[in-house]
Amino acid sequence: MKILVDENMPYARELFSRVGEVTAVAGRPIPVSELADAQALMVRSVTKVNADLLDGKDIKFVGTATAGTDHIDEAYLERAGIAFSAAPGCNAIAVVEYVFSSLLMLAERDGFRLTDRTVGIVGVGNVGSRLQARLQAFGVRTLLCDPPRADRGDEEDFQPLERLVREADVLTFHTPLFKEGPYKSLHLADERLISALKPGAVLINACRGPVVDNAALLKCLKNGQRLSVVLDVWEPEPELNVELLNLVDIGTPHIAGYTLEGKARGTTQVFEAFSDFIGQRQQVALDTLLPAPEFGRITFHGPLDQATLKRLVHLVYDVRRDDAPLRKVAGQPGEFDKLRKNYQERREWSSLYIQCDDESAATTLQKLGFNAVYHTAR
Ligand SMILES: NC(=O)C1=CN([C@@H]2O[C@H](COP(=O)(O)OP(=O)(O)OC[C@H]3O[C@@H](n4cnc5c(N)ncnc54)[C@H](O)[C@@H]3O)[C@@H](O)[C@H]2O)C=CC1
Ligand SMILES: O=C(O)C(=O)[C@H](O)COP(=O)(O)O
Repeated sequence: MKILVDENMPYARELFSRVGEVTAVAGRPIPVSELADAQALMVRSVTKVNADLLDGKDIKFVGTATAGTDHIDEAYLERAGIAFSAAPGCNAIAVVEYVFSSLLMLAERDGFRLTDRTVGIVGVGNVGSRLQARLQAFGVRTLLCDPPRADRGDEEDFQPLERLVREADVLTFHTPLFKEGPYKSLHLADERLISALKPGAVLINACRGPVVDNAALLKCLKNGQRLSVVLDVWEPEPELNVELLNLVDIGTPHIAGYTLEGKARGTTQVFEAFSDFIGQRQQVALDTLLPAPEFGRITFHGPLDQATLKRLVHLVYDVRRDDAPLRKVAGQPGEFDKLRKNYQERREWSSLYIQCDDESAATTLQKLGFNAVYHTAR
């Protein structure tokens, strides 16, 4: 069986070759000639999977190593009898750590305490709920908005978006991209919403570019609105608006989810689903795949505060390492995708073992996702 895999899926060759013959291909655009004799296709978010791509082909299974599925025409796959699996939640921790890295950087630069701020989270799924838990662990107030979950009767204190816009100092978007329907999220942040944000607010988009109307955002920023902006995703990609990039505080090439753990989870989740589909069920333990982190063990003395948390977080991942390279190459054809393809290894906070001599610091760091222990040198 021939299995086509996107060349940007770490561990894909290793895993899928256990059950078939693997060919790794570029995802944007996918070489259509390779599809002719393939039975399975594993993609990333850059490949549009629809009737144009698959009609008349022999593909029986499509997997995407991503949380978002807006690049997949799922209705078509169902009509065509093609099995499908995504990787929900695979990179949620990575996105949360991206948001924390950004907030801690802005807080230090602008001299505010996160615990004096309210963070509004729009979309409280795999990313949003983990973000809320970690913010809460650090004592930051959150407001949550998730109409689909509210309508399902989920027990959380969900608020209307208008209340978040009125009260939040930080508004961060973590919804899927829905172009239509009752929960349409296309341009959810439109000119009206953006211009109603509190003066000096922080706007973060790490879900899909078109959830924030980029033209409206540019207009508001050019009009001098006092707003800090963090954009990992753009409208459109990969041809982002360089004028907008020049006005945002942090701009990155759609890499919020790009920890090694997040990408590896994406691959293993679709591999497990595929092996199930072909009746050869296999499970993969992530830690058998991942290498040891570059640095893995430190000691931490005394209590935890925002400044020390920022230093710890940025020891593992500082978002500025992804902002500067994008500014250098933005506007040059192909460079956005090159930054994503040649992404420097990034690990999750859990890869750092921290020995603390303060019990409360250890407890908070554990809740934040670090591998922290309390240890007294008696
Ligand atoms: N920048 C990056 O690298 C990454 C981006 N993403 C994007 O972030 C999105 C969210 O990721 P997850 O939390 O893993 O997805 P998820 O599906 O677990 O959660 C999405 C949540 O948004 C809610 N929602 C849907 N429509 C909404 C609306 N109109 N208003 C408010 N809430 C709404 C849903 O009810 C759900 O609880 C993904 O769909 C994907 O597009 C995900 C991972 C990495
Ligand atoms: O999982 C998602 O959804 C994402 O946005 C991914 O992080 C996108 O990464 P690629 O699939 O484009 O490599």
